[in-house]
Amino acid sequence: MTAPDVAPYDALLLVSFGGPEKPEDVVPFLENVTRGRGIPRERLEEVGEHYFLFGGKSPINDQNRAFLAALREDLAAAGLDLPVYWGNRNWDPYLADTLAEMARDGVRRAACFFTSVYSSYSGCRQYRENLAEASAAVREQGLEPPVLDRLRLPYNHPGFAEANVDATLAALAELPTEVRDGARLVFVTHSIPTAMDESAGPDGHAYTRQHHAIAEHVVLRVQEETGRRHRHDVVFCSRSGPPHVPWLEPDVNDHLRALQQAGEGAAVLVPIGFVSDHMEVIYDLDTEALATAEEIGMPVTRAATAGVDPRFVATVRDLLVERAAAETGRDVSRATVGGQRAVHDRCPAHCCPNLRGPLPTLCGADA
Ligand SMILES: CC1=C(CCC(=O)O)c2cc3nc(cc4[nH]c(cc5[nH]c(cc1n2)c(C)c5CCC(=O)O)c(CCC(=O)O)c4C)C(CCC(=O)O)=C3C
Ligand SMILES: [Fe+2]
Repeated sequence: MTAPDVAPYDALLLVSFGGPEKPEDVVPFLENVTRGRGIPRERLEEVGEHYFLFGGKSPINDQNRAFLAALREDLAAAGLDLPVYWGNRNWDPYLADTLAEMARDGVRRAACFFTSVYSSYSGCRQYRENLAEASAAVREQGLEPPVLDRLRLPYNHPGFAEANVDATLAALAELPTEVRDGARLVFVTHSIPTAMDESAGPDGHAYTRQHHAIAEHVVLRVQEETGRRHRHDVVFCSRSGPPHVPWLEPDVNDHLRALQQAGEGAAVLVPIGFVSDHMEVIYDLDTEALATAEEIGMPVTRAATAGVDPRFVATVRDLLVERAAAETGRDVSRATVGGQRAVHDRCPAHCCPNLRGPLPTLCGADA
């Protein structure tokens, strides 16, 4: 077997959000996340409680460790001997520390995989700003940070899609047989301010458009497997911010109540907006939304997130090979599903703008 050619890259960097590891971490973590973002104190206290309910530890770091281990195995099995690093926006290991380590190891150019798969300021440009800030900090230490490229966002890559299709089929199978065939597929993602969606991607509304496209694709794939065309919706969880600022709706709990009142018999929650079972999934869905379902007497199951599904892990390798080919003028094949084009490699200027005012970024035309 010949290993795929990934020149000009000499490393991969997993870029993620970070989360607290123990109760003492919760408040400083929340301060990191919300610095300068105008989140009301009550909302912060409430979110702090979600973390304390789970022992002050977010699941996200362990999930990233598991993903890293799976990714290293996947690369090794493909004959690729490429170091994989990990850095976060909001918690240890911080991006600046990781980039300094990469610089000391002699890494010159790295491909970055964000654990956020849709276009929006929070999910894309904000990470690009974090990379710029971390690179500047490395330079201040007298080190030369690697050149960084962001791998395209994989919401419509078949590896991510198929993991979600199988998870949806499994969650349907957990419903009582009498209600299974008529069950509603309720796709859930993180709410964002409507202004953030309006300005997402090069043409606006990329966040909602991408979610609708992948949800419809999953519905069609489920139909291919079961012969049933389930009705579906895209709804939101984890609304934050001050009450007068509009965020995307409906909220998943309100939506379940509305479905019940409309006479729907059952639903599957598909957390399509999340790549692993982080706090939004285990609190907002498994704790809160499933309690709502119980209260209204509706059978509801929750589909698994992509997590370490081998097809999602292999997606990273595929995107790395794809981007390496694009950067060196070789033939590029971009696997996509759902009828939308692959997200651009390099973000155009003003893509997913920072509505608070521009900050330095990497990985785009305005870098
Ligand atoms: C689009 C999006 C994603 C998906 C893309 C991605 O993955 O990046 C995401 C992920 C995550 N968000 C997370 C946690 C939090 N997000 C917050 C606040 C906010 N999120 C926003 C958006 C998003 N967030 C926004 C517009 C805000 C308002 C403040 C601001 O404009 O920045 C707050 C503050 C409290 C609150 O207000 O809820 C917390 C604690 C965690 C960690 C979970 C864990 O620990 O398992 C993860 C993976
Ligand atoms: Fe968030």
